[in-house]
Order: sequence, then C-alpha cells, then structure tokens
Amino acid sequence: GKIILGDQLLERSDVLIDLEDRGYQFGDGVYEVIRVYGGKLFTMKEHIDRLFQSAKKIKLDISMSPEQIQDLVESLLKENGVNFGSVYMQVTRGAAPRNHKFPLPASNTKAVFTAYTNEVPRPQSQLENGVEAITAEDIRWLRCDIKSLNLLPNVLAKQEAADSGCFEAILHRNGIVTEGSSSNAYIVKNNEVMTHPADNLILNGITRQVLATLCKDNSIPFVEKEFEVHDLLHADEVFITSTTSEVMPVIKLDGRAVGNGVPGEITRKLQSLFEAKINQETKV
Ligand SMILES: Cc1ncc(COP(=O)(O)O)c(CN[C@@H]2CONC2=O)c1O
Repeated sequence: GKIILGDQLLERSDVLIDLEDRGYQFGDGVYEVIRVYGGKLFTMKEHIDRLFQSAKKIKLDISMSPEQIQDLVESLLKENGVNFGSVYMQVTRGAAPRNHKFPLPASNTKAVFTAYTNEVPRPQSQLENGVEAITAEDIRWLRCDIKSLNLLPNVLAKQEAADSGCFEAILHRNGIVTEGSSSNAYIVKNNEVMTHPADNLILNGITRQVLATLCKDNSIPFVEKEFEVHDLLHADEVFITSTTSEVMPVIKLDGRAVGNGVPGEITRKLQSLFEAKINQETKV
C-alpha cells in the first residue's frame, strides 16, 4: 500500500526519513490513530482536530490545513482499499542538525507529515471475553494531554503488562488511577461510570469523549472524578477504551478477578451503544 509523506502518496520503498529528523532523535512530534470500519473513517474530524491541538501545545506548525490532511487521508484510504483497519499519522518538527532548541526560522526547516494504513480486524474475542491488566506506577511527564511521540514510559508499562501475560497496564500517580498505557480507564460502582478528569495527567481520548456523550444520552451517570487504586481493585466493573480497543472489559487486575470475573452489565450496555454509534456513523 501507499504511504503519505508531506502531500504525496508514495510507495513505502520511496519514503526516506532523514537521520536527523527530530521525531526520530527527540520524539519531537505528535501523532493520531484513526479507526476505519467498512472503509469509512470513524471520528476523523475529532482526531485531526486533536492532532492540531497537540501540535499547537508543542509550538509545532504543521504547515498544512486540517482539510488538506483530511483529503490526503481519504485518498490514501481509497488507494489502499482498507476495509476494517486504522490510519496512523504523525507530524515531527522536521530534520535539522541535532540541537535541542528548535531549528532557526531562517533554516526553513519544514514539519514532516507521514501517514499509513493497516488492515486491523476488530478485537472481537477480547471484546466478548474481556482482558487482563496489571496496575503500574505512572512515571510519565505532566503533559499527558498532548498526544506526543514521547512514548517510552507507555512502552515500558505496556511491556510490563505483556511480561505478565496481560493486555494493558492501568497507571496510577500518587495512588490516583490515571489511565492505561495506551487507553483511558474506567470503573463502574453502583451503576455509575467513573474516570479521571480530562486534565494534564491523561489524554482526553476520542473514544472517551464518544462514551461520555453516549452515557449522557442514555442517562448513565458519567462521573469525571479521581479515584484510587483501591477503588479500581474493588470496582463492580472495570473497562478501558481507545480507538483500537473500543470499549474493552477488564476482568482481571493484578491476577485477581474484577467483580464476578466476567464483563459487567454496564460495560455490555456501553459496548452495544458504541457498536450502534459505529454503525450509525459508518453505515456498516
Ligand atoms: C495514553 C493514551 N490514553 C488514551 C488513549 C485513548 O485515546 P483514543 O480514544 O483517542 O484512542 C490513547 C490512544 N492511543 C492510541 C490509540 O490506539 N493506539 C494508540 O497508541 C493513549 O495512547
């Protein structure tokens, strides 16, 4: 399949990334992952909007318009014929002689936009059966609201989960549960959904935002409030959300069953509401 580099669709073998690209050397860039269902992009505008928000927060001028990126991604999707999959996109501050400070304006260093597609089936069996997670210290910086390429702490947490045969690591900072290494995290207690407020300590996930609306529209209490690891371990239900995981039940935490060890009622309700939303948006 083709790849986007800048405003061109190229063969992967023709895509060259400079040795001194700041995304490669400093993680100096931002990214998005967008889901494709039945050939249609899901919540694309929200993702592209967040890409620009993240870029602004690191003073990175993408030097392309959201419409330009949208058109490029649409043509990439058509070209590659993705049915159920994802689009990965990122923007870095470009290539310049290695120096922590930004390249000088006079150097005319351009941001580097790349995007590519994957054919990724929906995680049906995990959505049905639920997954296992560990809890781990949130050792990240204090700007987790920026979807940046600085993912080393996320990578290490995800690997710690994988080393325990688990799907995700649910992170906590000073005893307060923040989010997963690549997902948002929720508990259900007495039929209330609770999740960390969308501040600088978590990424305000697009799936999280869709879920908040679904809860409100269906009179399911959606409480954005800090809760502790103790509340997580003693919740009636636990689930995580992300673009690629959708609404994913967590049935075991640190080796111990959550609730009665099977996906909970509210989680199931939210899964079906989310499914209906997908079908409505992409007429699958
Ligand atoms: C740290 C973190 N929190 C929350 C989320 C959930 O956000 P969305 O609902 O907008 O996806 C992600 C998504 N991470 C992307 C999504 O899939 N793979 C990733 O790396 C994430 O990396």
